[in-house]
Amino acid sequence: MSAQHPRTSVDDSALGGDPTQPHGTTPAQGQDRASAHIDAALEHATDTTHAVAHSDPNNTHDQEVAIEQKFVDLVYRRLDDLRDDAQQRQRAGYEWREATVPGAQFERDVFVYRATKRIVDIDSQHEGLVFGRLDLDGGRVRHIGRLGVRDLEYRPLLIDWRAPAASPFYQATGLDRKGVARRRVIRSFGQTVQEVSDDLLDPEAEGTLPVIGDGALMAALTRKRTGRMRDIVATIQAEQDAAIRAPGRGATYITGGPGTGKTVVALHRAAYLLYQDRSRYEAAGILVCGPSAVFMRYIDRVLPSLGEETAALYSLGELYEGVEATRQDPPEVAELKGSLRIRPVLVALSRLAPPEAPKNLRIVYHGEVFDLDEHDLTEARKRALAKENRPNLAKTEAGRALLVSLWRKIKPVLPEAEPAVFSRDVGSRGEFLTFLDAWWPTLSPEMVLDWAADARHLAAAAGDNLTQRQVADIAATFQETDFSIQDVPLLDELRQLLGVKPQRTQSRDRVKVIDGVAELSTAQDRFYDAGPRTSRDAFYDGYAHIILDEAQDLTPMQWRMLGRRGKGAGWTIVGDEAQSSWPRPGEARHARLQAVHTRQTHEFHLRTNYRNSAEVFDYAAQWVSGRLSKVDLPEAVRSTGIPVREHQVDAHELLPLVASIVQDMLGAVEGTVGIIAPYARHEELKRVVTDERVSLVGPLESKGLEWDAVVTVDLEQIERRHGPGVAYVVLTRATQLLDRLTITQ
Ligand SMILES: Nc1ncnc2c1ncn2[C@@H]1O[C@H](COP(=O)(O)OP(=O)(O)OP(=O)(O)O)[C@@H](O)[C@H]1O
Repeated sequence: MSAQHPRTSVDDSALGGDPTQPHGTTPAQGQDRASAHIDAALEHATDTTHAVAHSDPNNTHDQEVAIEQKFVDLVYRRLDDLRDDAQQRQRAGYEWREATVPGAQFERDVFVYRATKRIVDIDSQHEGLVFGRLDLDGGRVRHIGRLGVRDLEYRPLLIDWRAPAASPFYQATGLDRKGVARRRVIRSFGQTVQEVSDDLLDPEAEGTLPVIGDGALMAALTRKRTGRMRDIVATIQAEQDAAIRAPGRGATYITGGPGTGKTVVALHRAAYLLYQDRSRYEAAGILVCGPSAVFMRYIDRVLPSLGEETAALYSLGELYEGVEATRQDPPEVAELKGSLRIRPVLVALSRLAPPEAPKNLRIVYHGEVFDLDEHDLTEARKRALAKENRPNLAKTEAGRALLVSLWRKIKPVLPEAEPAVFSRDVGSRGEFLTFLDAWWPTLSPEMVLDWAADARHLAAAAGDNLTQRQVADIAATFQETDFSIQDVPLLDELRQLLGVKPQRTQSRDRVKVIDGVAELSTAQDRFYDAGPRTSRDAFYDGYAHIILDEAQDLTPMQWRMLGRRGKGAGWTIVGDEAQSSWPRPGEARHARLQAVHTRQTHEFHLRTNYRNSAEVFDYAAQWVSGRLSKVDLPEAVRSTGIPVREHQVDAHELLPLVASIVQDMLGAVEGTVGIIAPYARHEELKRVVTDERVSLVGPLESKGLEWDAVVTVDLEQIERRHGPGVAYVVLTRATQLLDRLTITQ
């Protein structure tokens, strides 16, 4: 059947034509015509045996669900045909055996790649495919979904949520209806419609259109949390939609207090940009960067659930290939490593002689012995670096500088010696080359930071830039066996300073043999094996767009690291100053402006807190208002009637109390429970984590995350150690229940 209609019908255009289906004008005919859209589509479906029940203003919820179910069934049948079609094309591609020369192989691969992508798109969007419906003035109906789907006649059956025609679904309000009489959210499980929820925007349509349900947004917000962020495609709010659809070029700033949807909006924006200019954003890439590995795991299903697999997701601790840092340095060291003050220290470190470099060069020439001592070698090193300041690119200069130093000693003793002959003779000697290798080895950023674990070596580089105490504190952190999150920008900076060649592996193409036919690249592998987080390596620096979450915490050194990856990129920068853990915003602002090379800016401010109950957020708001000025306090839209509980506890009774609160919480909420405590208490509190719904995190890792119920332990200590911004983060993680434990001794 599908072979008869090979035209593509999973719609990836921005939908230029009129996507609506007219269905009459008079109120009495209105219901028939609402269904006519479905009937018309059914006529074009491969199976037209289902009759469509007519909508009536007096219809019950179940009758309306049945109407939507018919439409949903129709779309899935159409999708099945399209999938069969794509599968046939994929098979045909693989069987194209005459493709033995590279050009034909490439063509075949593109063919297979496209067919495979179509299948992946269809499969990934199967769940809850149709989620919205608009009844427009004049009786036209539009259905909105995760994909665009066209019928056999190439008419739109389902509109992709990112297409301009879907925009009124998100933007229409009672005051500015944009031609929408009723907005309906359709909630499904698998392919089965479970409920509909209506929003009547045109009061005059009340007599003609049934209005069912209690508001999809509230239902979405009260759903249990699972530890993985979900997409919000069915309930995006107007102010969020505006930010999602902002132009991709320039810098888009999205601000707003806790729980206003900044993260989820940023992720939908990535999906929107990919839809809107797929060739540009897929070719050059989109980077999504967040504060921690825990956070990246929390959000990493959102883009695939929206059908987008190609964005690269990295936490700040992973932006150096081969390193996956999760450890935080103590705040005082983190501040030093994050500040631009560390940069001259890194420059000096990159130029110091390696600790194990030989300190003396001895050469016998024409029977005479000539020595270069430590001072001579230091001078030679300086001269070499004056010519080429990246040591790994300066080895030739280094050899030359040594020969010059030797010549200066030889010339007075052997006046008849010829410089050209001397250079040729000595410069090619094995002993000289062996010395050069030991004195001027190829350096890696990792080696340089390892050497800095020796406070004397670090002090030699630090000069007046750091105090003795600061040198000791920093050197101590380099003695750890792994790198910290704060070390990653230092490694990256050293990569530039040393002249380490960037590795530019864009994707992991492998040659695979399928049925005896070698492929140039493997579409199957790209889509099924390579996860979104591995599609581009950590050094890749040609992104077309960078989305940065929790930007208020970025240190100047981290801004420099990101700036290197997005020289020509558009930016989406998401954050809330009040939640900051970085103590010097002025310096970070300057570094941001240097990193984000654009004058074009778009600004969006989100005002509604969708996460916390009003009780939890009011408590947090009151706490922070006494401590920080100019806090951006959003309005929490949901109330539980359950106030925050405060407990005072002796240190030795902490464990049993936390255990009993967690047990209560597990009974009270369906979803997750979080314990947020200072790192020093983790060893003890680990014993409470016996259920997979419970997790224990430090204050910094809690950034961006949420749980249905949260226990905060020793907020006072968190505030002292990390500042009020981080303590405010901790207080705003709970969707329903919050217990605060203060330790009395
Ligand atoms: N329009 C929406 N529909 C349904 N849920 C939403 C909507 N907007 C936000 N949410 C939910 O609200 C919660 C908070 O969203 P998100 O984490 O993106 O906020 P945030 O502004 O980044 O928070 P924070 O700055 O505190 O980390 C999430 O559970 C998110 O799914």
